[in-house]
Amino acid sequence: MSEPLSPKAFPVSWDQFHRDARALAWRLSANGPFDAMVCITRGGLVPAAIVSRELGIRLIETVCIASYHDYQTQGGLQVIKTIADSVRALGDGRKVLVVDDLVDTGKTVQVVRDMLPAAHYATVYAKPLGRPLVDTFVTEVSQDTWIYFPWDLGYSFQPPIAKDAKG
Ligand SMILES: O=P(O)(O)OC[C@H]1O[C@H](OP(=O)(O)OP(=O)(O)O)[C@H](O)[C@@H]1O
Ligand code: HPA
Ligand SMILES: [Mg+2]
Repeated sequence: MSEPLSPKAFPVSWDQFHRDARALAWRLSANGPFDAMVCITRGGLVPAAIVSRELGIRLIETVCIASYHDYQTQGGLQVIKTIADSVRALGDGRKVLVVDDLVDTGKTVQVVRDMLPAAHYATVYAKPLGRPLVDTFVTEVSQDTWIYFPWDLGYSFQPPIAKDAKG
């Protein structure tokens, strides 16, 4: 992996992600019930599995969006698959829960908000720029932090924080 561009790293383990996604479900339990969930792939797939299990949501749709084509660099936002008519038929999105792993600049969530303006938007993590675009989240990190998700990580040697310390 190349040198990180963001000065701060926020690595998340599977255990921590499961706990944080459950915490999101607890918060959302006060806002439901929801008739359907829309998951923003790919990052939203994992929290969608956990939240839908906790809240008993069985109708799950995807909206497939890619915007970070290069590591830590946002490119043109591509909507690869839009929301199915069966979910759009539920109206403007009232009683629909939209889930993603995180909101950063907010551009991804904004595209989905334009499709379903009245839905409830939830992410596990949020950065300050994108935070106003989501209704519920669990943990906020600073804008210059990069979140490393467990599905993107492997075990490797970590150099000590102090530059002159020996590993
Ligand atoms: O708030 P934004 O600045 O728009 O960024 C947030 C989006 O970026 C990531 O998706 P990415 O485009 O990397 O695709 P992926 O979910 O397939 O990893 C992440 O999963 C969010 O969907
Ligand atoms: O901090 C981040 N981590 C992982 N994916 C992302 N996509 C936008 N921001 C991030
Ligand atoms: Mg994504």
